Amino acid sequence: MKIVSVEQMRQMDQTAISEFGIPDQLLMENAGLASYEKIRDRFDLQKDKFLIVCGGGNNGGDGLVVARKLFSNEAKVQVVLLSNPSKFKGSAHLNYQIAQQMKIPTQSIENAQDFETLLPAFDVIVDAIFGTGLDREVGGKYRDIIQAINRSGKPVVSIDIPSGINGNTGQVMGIAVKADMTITFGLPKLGNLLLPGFEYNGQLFVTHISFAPKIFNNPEVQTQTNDPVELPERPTDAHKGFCGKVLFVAGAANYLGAPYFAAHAFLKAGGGLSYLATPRQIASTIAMQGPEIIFQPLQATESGSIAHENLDFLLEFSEDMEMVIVGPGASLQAETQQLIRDLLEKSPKPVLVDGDGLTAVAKDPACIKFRQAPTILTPHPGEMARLLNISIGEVQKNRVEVLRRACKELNAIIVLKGAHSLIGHPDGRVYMNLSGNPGMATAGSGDVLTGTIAAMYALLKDPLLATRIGVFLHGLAGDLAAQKMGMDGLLAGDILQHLPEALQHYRRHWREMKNQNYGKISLV
Ligand SMILES: NC(=O)C1=CN([C@@H]2O[C@H](COP(=O)(O)OP(=O)(O)OC[C@H]3O[C@@H](n4cnc5c(N)ncnc54)[C@H](OP(=O)(O)O)[C@@H]3O)[C@@H](O)[C@H]2O)[C@@H](O)CC1
Ligand SMILES: Nc1ncnc2c1ncn2[C@@H]1O[C@H](COP(=O)(O)OP(=O)(O)O)[C@@H](O)[C@H]1O
Ligand SMILES: [K+]
Repeated sequence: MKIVSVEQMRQMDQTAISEFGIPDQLLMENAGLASYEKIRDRFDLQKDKFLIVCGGGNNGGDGLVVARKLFSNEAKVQVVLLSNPSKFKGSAHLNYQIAQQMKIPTQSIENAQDFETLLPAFDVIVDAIFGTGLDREVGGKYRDIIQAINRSGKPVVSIDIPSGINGNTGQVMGIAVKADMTITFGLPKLGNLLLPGFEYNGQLFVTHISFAPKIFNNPEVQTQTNDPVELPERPTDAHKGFCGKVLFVAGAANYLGAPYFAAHAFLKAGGGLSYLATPRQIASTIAMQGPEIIFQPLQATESGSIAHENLDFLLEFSEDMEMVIVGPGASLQAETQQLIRDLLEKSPKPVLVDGDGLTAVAKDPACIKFRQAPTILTPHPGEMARLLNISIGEVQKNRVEVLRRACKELNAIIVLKGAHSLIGHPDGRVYMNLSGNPGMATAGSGDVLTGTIAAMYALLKDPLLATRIGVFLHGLAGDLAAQKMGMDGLLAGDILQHLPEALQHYRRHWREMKNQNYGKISLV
């Protein structure tokens, strides 16, 4: 499913109006009707009392439609207006006039105390304060009222987006309504799906408000959910060479976990031959954990990291490989960092760079910018900040645009990791992954991801698709593991062990997971 910015949503609205002649009023009516239907399905219209909290824009207008539908079905409703009704324009104004003529109980609220006095008499709150028009921090009485809503403990239905969440970034603009259910219109906004905004929705529903598919499938919208696709079968006569040969250049004296997790995850995700080039001194120790891995012992520096003199050997050895994965646990030793840069610059093979490899790239990004073969980078927000020389706060505040910029500047497919990981391509496409859980924030989890992406590359031979499906499967393995053992104390090894089950589950259920947006967005 496509995911839109606030500006793109407005553009779509305009297209619906100008190209298809759907009047503005009809869009608002559709929005209100879909919201009403979800409310009717969830609550008891005979018993529950509904408080509709309206701001002065079109989000408030949608709230007035919901109020009218409830009122006309003889539910007990009260509208509260947080801004002067003279502010309503267009369809919102029309719906205000109708509400007045129908004598729907309506009250203007001047301060938060009056609001708090009203609250106890109601069972359900409908939040139509701000939608996509929120353009500044929430303060004054709005802040106090949102706080009162959140403290009330009553079920809250948010219209379009929880009030206080920025529609483009998912950031909380000072304070935001914590909803139990959100009905969003047209398509999900970035702010509905990016964290922390996503958490504020409660259950998220989308209604296309009668947009033509041409509008909501618009190819110019380049951000979308990371939907699973069908994987090719393993042929009956498959041999291990067929399932891919990749080389991991990873590990140092003190970093034995990262190379193991990465190289082993490749095998657990269905890869054929996993070669691990690692300092001689640690190879046998890692081999005890993962005897299926094939070792290429390397010369080491004094501190036990990979020495620069291995460069020619690595280039030669990788000639026969489908992909070279560089960096997990390779250390920040200066000589090793230079080896990584030289290897990346000179290797004509597809490469995946993670961990300490990303630090090497950050120091001199020219080593990847002009590569002809595909480059995949898998930074967490800290590593992304280092790659672009900005702060982590700047990365997290605007993950989608930061990722787009990085992909273009670095000429790479990039996974910006973290909850709802993003996968970006230099052509501007961005995919948002919906699998995974916070239990996966654990050491080594990212190394398991690199091996999984490499395995998908061996299977799919398409770097973007492999990265997307690798990220999805890694999250799915984490979810399957968490279903069994909970999220606390989930280890990278548990994610690794669940990769085969994740693949089996994926092959059986990819279509449902796609159609149901991994259970995170329901279409109404
Ligand atoms: N397909 C669609 O897109 C459709 C969209 N529709 C609906 O339209 C909504 C967008 O409507 P919108 O543009 O009128 O803006 P909206 O969210 O009501 O907010 C503007 C109001 O908030 C105020 N305000 C803002 N920030 C503030 C702050 N911090 N503190 C205080 N006040 C603040 C601002 O005040 P002002 O800046 O004028 O002082 C103004 O009064 C969208 O979310 C969806 O629900 C549907 O009807 C059908 C089709
Ligand atoms: N809250 C979360 N929800 C979903 N996935 C997460 C969350 N936190 C971390 N992850 C995933 O776990 C992995 C952690 O990788 P990384 O930060 O590189 O850890 P490490 O370096 O310890 O291996 C990434 O794939 C990331 O997307
Ligand atoms: K809202």
